[in-house]
Amino acid sequence: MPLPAINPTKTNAWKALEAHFQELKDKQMQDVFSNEPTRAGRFKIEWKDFYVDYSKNRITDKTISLLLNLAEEVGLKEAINQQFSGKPINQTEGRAVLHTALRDLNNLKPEVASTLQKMKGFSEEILSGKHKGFSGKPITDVVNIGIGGSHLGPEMVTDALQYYRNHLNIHFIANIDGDDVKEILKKLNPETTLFIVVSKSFTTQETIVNATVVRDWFLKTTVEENIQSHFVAVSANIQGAIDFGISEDNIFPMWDWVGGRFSLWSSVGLSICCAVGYHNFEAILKGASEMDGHFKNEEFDKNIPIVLALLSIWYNNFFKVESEAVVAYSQYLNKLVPYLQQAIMESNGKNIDRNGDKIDYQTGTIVWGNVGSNSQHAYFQLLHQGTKLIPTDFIGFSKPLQGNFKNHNILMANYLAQTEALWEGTYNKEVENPFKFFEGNKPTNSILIKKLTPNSLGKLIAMYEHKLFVQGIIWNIFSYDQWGVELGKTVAKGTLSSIENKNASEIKNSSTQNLIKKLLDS
Ligand SMILES: O=P(O)(O)OC[C@H]1O[C@H](O)[C@H](O)[C@@H](O)[C@@H]1O
Repeated sequence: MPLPAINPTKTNAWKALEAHFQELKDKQMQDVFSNEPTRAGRFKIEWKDFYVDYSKNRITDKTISLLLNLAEEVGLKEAINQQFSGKPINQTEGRAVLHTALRDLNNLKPEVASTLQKMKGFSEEILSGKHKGFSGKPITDVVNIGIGGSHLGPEMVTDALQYYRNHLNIHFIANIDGDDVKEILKKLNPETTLFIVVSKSFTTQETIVNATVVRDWFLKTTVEENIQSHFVAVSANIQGAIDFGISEDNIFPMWDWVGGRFSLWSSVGLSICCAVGYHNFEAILKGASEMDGHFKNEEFDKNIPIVLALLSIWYNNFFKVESEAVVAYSQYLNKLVPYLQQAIMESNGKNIDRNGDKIDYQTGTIVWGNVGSNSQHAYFQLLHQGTKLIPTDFIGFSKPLQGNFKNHNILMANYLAQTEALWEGTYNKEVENPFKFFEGNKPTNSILIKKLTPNSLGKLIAMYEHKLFVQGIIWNIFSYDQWGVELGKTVAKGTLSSIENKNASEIKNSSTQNLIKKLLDS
């Protein structure tokens, strides 16, 4: 059975939301906290080590109940069931979407279980020093060569879990920018470096070229046979990896039912296993799996990813906001936003609905942000006094990892103060001049987590995965394909040929042609 394909704007709930929006759109809502003593208690979800306060939003009980009606009317429950049961809901590619099966630890598919065992065994040998480089020395550095989903997840997680890291140095080669490749190679000793070539398709130009450059660099010091102790691959295209010269034993499989941007839970997480040890990798999986259970089984109104998705729909489609910010008050999470940008924008940046028709409402939020408190000293001016409405997720942790409460108290004081300042503004206060006026009424969600652990990180990532899925279902789009990245790749074949042949006239477009001339001239 295909996914339900209902135009959300034709539902009764949507029409009711439009009317309801007229009541709220110009309303200053600061008074709600004094008028509704139970508000903060009503608009919050407490689940395990997560506390999500969404009371500082431009909503009433009616808003939430209409949004919940919308979720019902578009068939969200059915869609969730279809996803978890492995139906081919990635219809445009004819694939199931089962990244959740990679972390269903009590019920693993045999191929997933055996791959996890292989990752465990391999990472333990690297960490213990049993696996030696060609000159007999243990591995000191691990380099993940991959891009997009084969890069962003592992890099974000290894950074986020810096506190749990071991002695290995982890590096990432993603960009085709040769200067970057060179800078990374400068830091490495071929005798003690392990390269993990990560590509689901094993055809991605950047990854294959970079892996070839790295292999050539490696072979300047040693002979071909030694590739086997220094190069492993992660791919769904086993033959492609073998053709590259990696032996079958050194290939960690993944499957077509794992989308690239949802693949850190698969053998794409091998660099994570090396960085923090397999036991911590399993803890990430377990945390994500707990979030899966919450998402699948909890009532919609107490379901964190669903409520966050509905709030986002409210702002996107009724207030017509264009972007959302995510600000984590933890330096460890400094790579979270780039990771979320791929997950969310590659999934939901679509303008054709599930019936194949052009869409005439907004989809696909633009996600941006950085860590707090740094962000306060950069772009928060625009959040407070700019002309745009930017709903923001504030992520914070109750406990610091290194025991520095003096700093942590200040960090969290800022985390709390900002959502309050954004909401309250200078409402009902005397302001001496117009430049010091703050309109307030700015929506935020506060996601307060006990502590940054592998488990809570797994939950947090899975929370955003499910949120984007819910939004895709409501928007009636296919979230799990990414045809939009293909055109640029095709056009680049032409521009590369023109550059290599030093012949700008191969290109039709005169702007591009002139640019190529200029490039070739200099
Ligand atoms: O893992 P790979 O097959 O090399 O793909 C790497 C990336 O490239 C593609 O262009 C897609 O846009 C991404 O979703 C994917 O993660």
